[in-house]
Amino acid sequence: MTEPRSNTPGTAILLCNLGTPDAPDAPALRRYLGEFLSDPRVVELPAWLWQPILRGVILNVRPAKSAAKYATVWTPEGSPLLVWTQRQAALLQGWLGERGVPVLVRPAMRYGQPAIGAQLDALRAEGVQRVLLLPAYPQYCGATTASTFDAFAAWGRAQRVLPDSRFVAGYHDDPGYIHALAESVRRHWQREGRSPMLVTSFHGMPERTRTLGDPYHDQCQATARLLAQALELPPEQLRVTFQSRFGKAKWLEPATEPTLEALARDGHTRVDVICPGFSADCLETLEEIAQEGRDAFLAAGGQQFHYIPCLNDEPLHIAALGRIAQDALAGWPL
Ligand SMILES: C=CC1=C(C)c2cc3[nH]c(cc4nc(cc5[nH]c(cc1n2)c(C)c5CCC(=O)O)C(CCC(=O)O)=C4C)c(C)c3C=C
Ligand SMILES: [Fe+2]
Ligand SMILES: [Fe+2]
Repeated sequence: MTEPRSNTPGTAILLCNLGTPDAPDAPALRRYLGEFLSDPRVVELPAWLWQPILRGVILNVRPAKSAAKYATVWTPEGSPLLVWTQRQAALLQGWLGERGVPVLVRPAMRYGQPAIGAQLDALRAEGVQRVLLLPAYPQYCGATTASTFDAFAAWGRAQRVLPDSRFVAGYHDDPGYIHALAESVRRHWQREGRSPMLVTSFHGMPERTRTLGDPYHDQCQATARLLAQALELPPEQLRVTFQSRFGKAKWLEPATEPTLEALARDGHTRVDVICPGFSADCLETLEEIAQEGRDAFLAAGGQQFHYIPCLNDEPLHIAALGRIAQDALAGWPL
């Protein structure tokens, strides 16, 4: 790679998340879902079988429906997932800079903009020689974590000279991450009183991927267990559930919404819900949990539904990511 420009750090962190449409409308959703759902890490079906279903059915029906959902969470600055990721990147760069670690931190999205490849091109043009890829997925999953690596490798295929590179494959049991989650629950309880039921809702995955060896399910369970320990929660006050089912295959269970309804029917008047697998609030948390989940719980007879926001720009979250990055950068000239 080219020599770093004077005053420009030679090391960069790419803080990656899933990606989001450019606008809450059907054409933008069609582009985004077309890219996302064509990733063989996400839908593990042969292209000859899946592409006709995707192009012929899903991309005709889903974009308008999803766009209407996105419209309910869109902010004046844009999609929450992108806005939070941009903010996290800026704060992480500041946190590391204050500790004498001069690195550039840039946000990047696996699907849509700012694309991983485009951000790597920009960093290379700035003279960056070393890149740490930090996917903001605490639990390793082939569909998310490995797919982020695929995007890096695809960019790399077009480069003659690759940067020194490292990759964080997850941090589901990182003490700083667990502490940040536990503190966010404690702060919520200080404001609202302690809840007799905490539901930890993680994004779902096809059950088959677990059988095939993906550690995602077990890492979600481990995160929830560590969080419960940190909060001194007895097992009967915690549920681990999986949300956002997609397609006809069997997904990880128990599913979030039916669990919320069952809790209400069983006489639980209050639930608090947290989504520890999402590092930033997004459609899946703000619409599916905080709106649809709430409606389902109240319609089934529940009385109080509390959504505990993602860690977003919480200082303890930035500190946890900062320490994870520092560990991963160890030994590189800074
Ligand atoms: C946090 C981890 C995630 C895993 C694991 C994951 C797997 C996964 N997702 C789909 C299908 C969809 N997911 C959608 C949105 C979405 N998913 C994640 C995270 C994980 N997905 C996030 C952060 C988001 C929100 C993005 C945003 O813009 O806010 C969507 C799009 C929305 C919709 O149309 O419903 C789909 C579709 C599959 C199939 C899958 C694993 C196989
Ligand atoms: Fe998803
Ligand atoms: Fe969803």
